[in-house]
Amino acid sequence: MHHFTSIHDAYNIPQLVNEALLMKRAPYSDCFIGKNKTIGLLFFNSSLRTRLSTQKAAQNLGMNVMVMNVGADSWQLEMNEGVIMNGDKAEHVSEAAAVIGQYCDIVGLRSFPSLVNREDDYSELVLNQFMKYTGRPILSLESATRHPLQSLTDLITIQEHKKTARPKVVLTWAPHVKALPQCVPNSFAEWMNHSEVDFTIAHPKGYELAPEFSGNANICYDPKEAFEGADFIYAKNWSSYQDYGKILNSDPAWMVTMDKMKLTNTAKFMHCLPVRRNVVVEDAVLDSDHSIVVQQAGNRVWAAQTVLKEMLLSLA
Ligand SMILES: CCC[C@H](NC(C)=O)C(=O)O
Ligand SMILES: NC(=O)OP(=O)(O)O
Repeated sequence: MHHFTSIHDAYNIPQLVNEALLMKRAPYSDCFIGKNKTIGLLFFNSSLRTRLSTQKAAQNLGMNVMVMNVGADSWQLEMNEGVIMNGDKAEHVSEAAAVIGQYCDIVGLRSFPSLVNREDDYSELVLNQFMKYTGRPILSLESATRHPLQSLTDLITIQEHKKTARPKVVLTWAPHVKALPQCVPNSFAEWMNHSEVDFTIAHPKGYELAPEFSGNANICYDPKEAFEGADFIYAKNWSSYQDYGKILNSDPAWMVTMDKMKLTNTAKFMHCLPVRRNVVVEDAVLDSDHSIVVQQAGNRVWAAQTVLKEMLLSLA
């Protein structure tokens, strides 16, 4: 495995999930594989789970770890080619990324979408510029359209908690006070569509994901109907793809409540975090036995450690 930026870099998903569960039981069994190797974790945006779990995973493998908040700790970077740099950007990505590639064996990158220019975002401009100029394997820490480490984590967690061979999994849109990326739902849908689950995406009209991500998932436009008989409820807000980056709906009927959870098959509640309590989901659900969001976040370490081990093994 060279890069890890999407499901397409995962050669065998069930094997990856099983390796992660084995890694969870023996976290230090590969503690020398990363010796004298350095990973640089670059954050254009905030992070708690990705920042801490990826550092822990790399350290469990014996790697050296460097972390930088790009633009805050470093210079503002120009991503576009052929630009006269007489504005507020002090450095071009071509030099910055090439220099980072001199210091690191693997580069982790978090760069959220602009939610303004859909073409730039969905062409993964920033991710591709770093791939081009670092000359190193890139580990996505959430890009403009996907969050693959989160989705591998989510699949590991479903595998751990499922009670049937083919559980009913529901990705349900929920309201939010800000316009959020489509990355997590895009990626979750992509991984669910490649897994042994009965998958439904529930959202208001106008929030359809790009077809290449929603695939052949069942689509439901009702805020309650999809909860019937569900085994896993995965809540997430996202802004409109069609009316790009816009908030079209803030109806509290889409918030996850205990009344809705009672319609399920004693479903487990999942969310990638951070979550806005009593906006996305009511306290009663998060504070109940339905919720596995903390265990889910704990699995971020094993997902990252499994992927990093594969990337280290692929280094020339
Ligand atoms: C892991 C989630 C990161 C981000 N969340 C926020 C609040 O920006 C998102 O919705 O993509
Ligand atoms: N789920 C997730 O990626 O969390 P952070 O944004 O805190 O890293």
